[in-house]
Amino acid sequence: MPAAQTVSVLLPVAVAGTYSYGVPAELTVAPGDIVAVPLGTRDVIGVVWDDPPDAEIGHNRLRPIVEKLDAPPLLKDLRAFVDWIADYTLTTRGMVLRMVLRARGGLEPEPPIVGVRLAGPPPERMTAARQRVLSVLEDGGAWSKSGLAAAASVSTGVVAGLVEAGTLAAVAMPARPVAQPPDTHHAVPVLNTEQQAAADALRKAVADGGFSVTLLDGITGSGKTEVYFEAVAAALDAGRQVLILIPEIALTGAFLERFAARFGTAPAEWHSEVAPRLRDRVWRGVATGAIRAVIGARSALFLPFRELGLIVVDEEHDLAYKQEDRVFYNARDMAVVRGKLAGFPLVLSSATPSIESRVNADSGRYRRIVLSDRYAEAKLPEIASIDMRANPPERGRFLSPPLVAAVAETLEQKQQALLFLNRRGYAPLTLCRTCGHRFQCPNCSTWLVEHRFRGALLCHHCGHSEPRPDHCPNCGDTESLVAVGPGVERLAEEVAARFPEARTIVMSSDMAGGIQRLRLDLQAIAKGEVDIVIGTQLVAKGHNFPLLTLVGVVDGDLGLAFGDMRAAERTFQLLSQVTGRAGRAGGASRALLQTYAPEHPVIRAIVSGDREAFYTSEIAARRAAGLPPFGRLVGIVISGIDRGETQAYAGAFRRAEPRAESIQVLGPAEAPLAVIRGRHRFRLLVQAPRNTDIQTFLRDWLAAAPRPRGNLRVQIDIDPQSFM
Ligand SMILES: Nc1ncnc2c1ncn2[C@@H]1O[C@H](COP(=O)(O)OP(=O)(O)OP(=O)(O)O)[C@@H](O)[C@H]1O
Ligand SMILES: [Zn+2]
Repeated sequence: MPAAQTVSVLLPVAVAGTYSYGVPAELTVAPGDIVAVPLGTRDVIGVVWDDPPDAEIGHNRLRPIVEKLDAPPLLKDLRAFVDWIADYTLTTRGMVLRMVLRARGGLEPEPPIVGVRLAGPPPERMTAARQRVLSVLEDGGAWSKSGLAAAASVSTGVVAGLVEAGTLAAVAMPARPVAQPPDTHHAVPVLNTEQQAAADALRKAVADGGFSVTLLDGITGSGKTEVYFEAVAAALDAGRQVLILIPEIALTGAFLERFAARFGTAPAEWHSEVAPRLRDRVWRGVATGAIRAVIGARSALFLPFRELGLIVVDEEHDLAYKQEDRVFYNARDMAVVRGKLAGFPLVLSSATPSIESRVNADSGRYRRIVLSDRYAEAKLPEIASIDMRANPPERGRFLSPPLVAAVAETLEQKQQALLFLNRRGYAPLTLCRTCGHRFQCPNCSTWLVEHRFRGALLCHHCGHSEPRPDHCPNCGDTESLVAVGPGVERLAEEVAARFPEARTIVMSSDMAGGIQRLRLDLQAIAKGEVDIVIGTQLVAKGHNFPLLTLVGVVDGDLGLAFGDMRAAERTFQLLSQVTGRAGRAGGASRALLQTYAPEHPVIRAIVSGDREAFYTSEIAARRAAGLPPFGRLVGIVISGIDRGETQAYAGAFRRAEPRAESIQVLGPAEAPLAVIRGRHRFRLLVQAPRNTDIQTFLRDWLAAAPRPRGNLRVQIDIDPQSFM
């Protein structure tokens, strides 16, 4: 008997290595093929990988591949991407592969849809319902049973009855494509001079081919979307697929419409709210090449594109690109890696680029294209701060007199106002006036946030929920509980009291109704069916609200309170984005920032509009401190159920640190969020020069450290965004 072929297979389980399997004589497999293999007592789906198979295993002990799935193979650049990310983030390759294989149903060809069409004489017994079905079918076409029933306003039983009577026959129908191919000539925009130059440069990057990164740095409302659509068109015309990443799925609705306006059809969508069956179809369509353009959240980066030729990362600075769950990665950075491995260009678009991208542009690693004007007649809003020390709101209220006056004026002029407060719920803290008791999460070291619409106290970290109490559980006093501080719901109460006639809407990610409701609400705002929008960061970014002429930032200092290395950058970005929602359709507009620290450099940069000054000073500060991107940071969180045990392990872990002169390790220290979901947390921070091979250092460390036993966990976060 000829020696059977042996291959290595990567499985979507938390294991770094591959497994070796025998290939049955009747099968031929190559790297990238998706296969079912036995693992223990069950069969699992895996992918034939590039590693050499294990030569040690004798053929008699080798278990054979069960089956090769009828799915397009994962291409070499995607396999290399999986390996790269696992290596960089110190996660197992299996866990990264799991993100690729997330659409189980997409691995199998779609079952054909069974429809019906006219095939025989009319039934002997004719009814009005049957007659309606027959008249729908008069054109001779095939219909799905449910579609036909709906069109004829009958139950599906009526359709089934006609099949039984021989009047209708079942036929296989081709599945409707998930997305039509975009038409790049559908509605070519007329660009202004600056936009045209930018679009030409992007088109050239696509035409030149190969890896490149262009930072499209344009102020809010400058038309970045219109401009990068030209890069999209160029890539599509070159026969390549395109991926556009967006940070916030609340933005998809408006985005799909804009894409459709430019290309005649909406792109395929990929994010957590897409129904599982549709996800399967998108996955497969991307793999076969039937789908040419995808808009998606960060996980779309792991789709098995067949001929990807461009990734656009919209709002590239956004924190939402960082995944902090299982595999810790930043989708913007990993998009660049994917482009590099496969050799295609990227566009990073933002009105407030991340310090990292800006430094890369300044150093020449990235190209930078600047759009310095708003499109057409639109001008940036006038921005001013309101010193809250001089203009305090009334007791128990949060809007200062100047902001209230500005809202009133805006309403009088029949224009729209946005009040921005980045806090969900009613109040961030509830306490008892009698005994001082504060409501804390039983699982986390956080205060419970009151959500009055829902009548509950919620933990924003673990989801713990309890009904809003009517008395203090500590001293038993009734009528003694007070809400401390504002959330958007409380602000809505104040607005309703002050402007009872105004049509007001609260927008935050936790409102009932999910993405559909959000899309409708956003449309209503754009159409002017709302006078005052009260919202969290959900409404701060990316949206086009033509009637909006006033933005009030209720707490301009909120982001600065965190005090971590990115607080200034993040606050600058968020405040620039939210003030940038005003005045997008021309006419005078303004933004008012309530602050207790009007002299703070970030607030000053926003008010003066001097973004260059902000970047210059922030970059200088990072450079001086050796912080990213001039140095490297790694966060390590050690967690466990028992505090003492966790702390002891964290100490032992630290003592195993390998010697490395240039690398500095801080901690372990109790994390600012000391307990989450019942797990005690200790943090270490690794700081190293930029050119350090930090992965090797960490791997050596992990190998030398005692193994975390029981419920202890070591979580490594390369390039951390959060220091909580
Ligand atoms: N060349 C153009 N022709 C017609 N409309 C344009 C053009 N350029 C921009 N616009 C319009 O101007 C508005 C702002 O453009 P866009 O949303 O692309 O800006 P942006 O730079 O992405 O802003 P932000 O960073 O705030 O999201 C949109 O309504 C867009 O349709
Ligand atoms: Zn909690």
